[in-house]
Amino acid sequence: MGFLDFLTDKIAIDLGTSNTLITHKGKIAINNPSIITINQITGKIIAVGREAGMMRGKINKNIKTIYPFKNGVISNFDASEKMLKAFIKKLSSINASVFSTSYNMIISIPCGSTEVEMRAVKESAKRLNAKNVFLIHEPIAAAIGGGIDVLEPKGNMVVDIGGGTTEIAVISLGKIISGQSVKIAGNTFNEDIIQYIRESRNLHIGEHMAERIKIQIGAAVDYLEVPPKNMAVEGRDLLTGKPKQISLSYTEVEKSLDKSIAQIENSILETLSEIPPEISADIYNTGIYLTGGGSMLRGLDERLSRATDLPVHLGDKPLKSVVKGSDIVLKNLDKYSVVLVEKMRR
Ligand SMILES: Nc1ncnc2c1ncn2[C@@H]1O[C@H](COP(=O)(O)OP(=O)(O)OP(=O)(O)O)[C@@H](O)[C@H]1O
Repeated sequence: MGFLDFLTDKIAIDLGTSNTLITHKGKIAINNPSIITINQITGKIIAVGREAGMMRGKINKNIKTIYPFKNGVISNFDASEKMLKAFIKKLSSINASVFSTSYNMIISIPCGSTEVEMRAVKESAKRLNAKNVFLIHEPIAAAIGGGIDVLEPKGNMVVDIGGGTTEIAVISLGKIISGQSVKIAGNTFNEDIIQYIRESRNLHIGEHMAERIKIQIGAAVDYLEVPPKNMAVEGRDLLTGKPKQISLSYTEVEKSLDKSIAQIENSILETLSEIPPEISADIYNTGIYLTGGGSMLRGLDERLSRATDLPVHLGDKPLKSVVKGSDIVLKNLDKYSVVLVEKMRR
């Protein structure tokens, strides 16, 4: 980096399956759901982010709601680019300097990203006029954002439960030495809830309702000291076709999520079984750092701690740790160059 680097604008982007966060000048300037609605006939963008999210499940057949990312990676290239462009435009309307100067960009990606997927992310960024584009693996960014010193010669384990993927990584000396990207995360939990309610309560509920249930009364354990009250859940009665309301308890939600959480547990145990003994010794002492929006499920830390016999530390702002860490790396590139996946110059 040149000595005039401090003059260059810096943008960190967390392109998540559920949420897109963008920092500018060290602050989170964009924090929106990763959704875009498009008119299918004209191809015109109708809404992006929060506004598009509010239209979920309530639109007509000419308007399509698109989630550009699936399991952490771009599944609809065109929509993802349109969405990102709209967010950057929003950012430049807040701060005009973004487009008037060249800027450096860092984007976090899941560990399991293939070359093709990484290229797709870079191509999109390239068209947004960035001078340098850097990529970073999400769990490393999350660890840095959570205040963990990833550069020291000591093993640290991070479990980042997002919307589309759960990233499990053991990090030492700035690199992931072992890990997995599992396609079971917050969205799977919503699907589990929908399926359970359909099968055991004969009620068809929408995605939005499932998300509300998870946040309001979701649990990973069947006993909570401070249990949430039963929730009134509305949907369509599968037998009569009429709108109907039921009362749902947190223990039912726990039951519906059990299988998916067990799969996350197994992946963590598998990763732990593959690491060198010296690193195991470190993790015995440091425990697991749990982050990502999915980590906010009640009792999940307790359940994972029980399964692994390790202390589990819940991150402070789990939805923001990845973008916060990416921002720190972009501001201190000399110090953190080892953690970057790849560097691209235009
Ligand atoms: N209080 C809560 N309890 C349980 N889950 C929650 C809570 N708040 C948010 N979530 C879930 O967190 C997920 C989003 O987390 P996050 O923003 O970290 O993921 P993402 O970065 O968009 O996804 P990915 O990393 O998979 O690309 C969603 O599935 C959302 O439902």
